Amino acid sequence: MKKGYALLNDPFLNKGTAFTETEREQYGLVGILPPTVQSLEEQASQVYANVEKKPNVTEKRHYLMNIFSRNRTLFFRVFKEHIAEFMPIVYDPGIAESIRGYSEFFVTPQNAAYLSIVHPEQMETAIRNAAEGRDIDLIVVTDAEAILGIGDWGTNGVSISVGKLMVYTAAAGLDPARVLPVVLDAGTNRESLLQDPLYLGLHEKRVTGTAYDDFVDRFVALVEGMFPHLYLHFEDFGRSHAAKILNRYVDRYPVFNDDIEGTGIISLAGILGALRISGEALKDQTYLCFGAGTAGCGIAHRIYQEMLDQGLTEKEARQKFYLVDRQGLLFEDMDDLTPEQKPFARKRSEFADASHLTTLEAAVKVIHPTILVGTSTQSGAFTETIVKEMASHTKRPIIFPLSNPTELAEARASDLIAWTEGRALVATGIPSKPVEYKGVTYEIGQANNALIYPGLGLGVIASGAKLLTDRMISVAAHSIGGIVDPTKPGAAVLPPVTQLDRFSETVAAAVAAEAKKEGLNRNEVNDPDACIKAYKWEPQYK
Ligand SMILES: NC(=O)c1ccc[n+]([C@@H]2O[C@H](COP(=O)([O-])OP(=O)(O)OC[C@H]3O[C@@H](n4cnc5c(N)ncnc54)[C@H](O)[C@@H]3O)[C@@H](O)[C@H]2O)c1
Ligand SMILES: O=C(O)C[C@H](O)C(=O)O
Ligand SMILES: [Mn+2]
Repeated sequence: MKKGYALLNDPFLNKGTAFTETEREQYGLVGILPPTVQSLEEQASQVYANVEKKPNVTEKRHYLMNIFSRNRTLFFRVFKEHIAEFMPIVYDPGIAESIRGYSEFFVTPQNAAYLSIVHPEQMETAIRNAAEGRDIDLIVVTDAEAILGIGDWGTNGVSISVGKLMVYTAAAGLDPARVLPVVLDAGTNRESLLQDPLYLGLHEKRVTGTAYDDFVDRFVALVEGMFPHLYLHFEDFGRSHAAKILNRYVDRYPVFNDDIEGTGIISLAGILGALRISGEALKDQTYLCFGAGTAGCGIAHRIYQEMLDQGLTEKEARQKFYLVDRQGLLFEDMDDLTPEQKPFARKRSEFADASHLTTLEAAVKVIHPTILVGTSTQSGAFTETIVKEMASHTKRPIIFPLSNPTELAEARASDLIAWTEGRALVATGIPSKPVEYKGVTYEIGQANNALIYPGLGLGVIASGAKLLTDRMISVAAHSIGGIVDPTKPGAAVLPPVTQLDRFSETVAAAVAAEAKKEGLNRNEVNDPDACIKAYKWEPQYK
């Protein structure tokens, strides 16, 4: 048992001023804390009041991360209570700025593991040091090549691993002492970091090819060996690695790629919610993906699977999809398509003049999409002209500008509602305020994978699922339907973040039940709800 300053400096055990007089005597704390003993409730309301006084997101985040680094229980007590208010501060979009300034403002490593491609022999030691004897159920790992839409940030990207894990705990009650944030430092191609003497990562260009694959392989084999029930979450890998890595391990271990699968699930859930409002069927939709990278293709794949589940043949389903990327509409004769784009690429012969379909605007004019999803990192790409053109061919256009952070979104919710006179069914990647338009209040759902990965992870971990299967992913997407009342004018297509805590349990129970159905559970799942509730960690002092 730790004592004295070692105890105060352990964020998983520290209670600060809440150590009782008996505990202070027992653990060598007499005289090294101010004399008044506070309750967790008193500490939490003090923290909240202080956050409210801070003038901007940067200072709020800085203050909260300080609490996080000192005392996890207190941090999560406050975060959980104010989840909708704090998400944009500690997570996206607030996290983007702190990733850019990570090296410059570095104070503490926040219990993360930093793994370097030039020292593979240190990998095991690094993980052991970071875990400090704790059993780990969940790792979020990034190589930071494609952080949100802001690109390659090398070691600075460790904050996304820390941030995603914070949401797991606040939303789904994953025990913060049983998680480990990891960054794989394989170099960076961002010239400004390479030139920056303050940059704390490897000052080398990214390593690729076999050396990179071996580095990832070594990492996965190592952590799977060290933590036998581990659920491994991959975050913000680059377009050329994300799907490849997922495919390499998906049939062997319970692994998850958030940008592909998490975004796929939440977008499907949003589209199902939108169709519940419009009363239309998925099989009648025409889907246009703008920005066919990791997330864009992940979403298209999920919607495609749903169409198959609803009875369309592969050929029928494929006919519903169009992908637009940098080249314009993607055609099968292009030699630079990714493996994920290929199944959805079209034939030029389908169009009278395919050669001019090189922009989103030209594609929308010819294709008449009913669903438009943006994962392009192109700020403002859904222009008034494009949106009005789309809306002139469909009653309830479904439009999801999903790029993060705020400044990269393809459109603002308020513009989409106004340009379509309230007809658009909108969800955004970042939180959006409700939109007032002609006497109706339009609630805007947040199609961010943070609304789904915590519940999904809780379901996998609590059931001890050996794998994360396509069916488990599908039930997760379906489980959050029915929370929103589609008959209410201006209803959102997704449930609000204020209820994240509650619907994460719903998602988790559905996933655990499916794991059992497939015979993949290693823990008992007799009653899925009870199994989930029993697993959850609550922010209380022990
Ligand atoms: N809301 C969410 O939950 C969520 C989840 C994942 C990703 N995202 C966002 O989606 C965006 C993309 O992320 P990603 O991981 O898929 O990145 P990515 O690099 O894999 O994909 C981006 C794609 O956009 C394409 N693109 C770039 N410029 C373009 C242009 N001018 N016209 C058309 N296409 C263009 C790229 O070629 C690439 O294929 C980011 O902003 C990210 O924040 C949101
Ligand atoms: O992190 C987010 O906000 C969502 C997503 O994973 C992203 O990469 O943008
Ligand atoms: Mn991401």
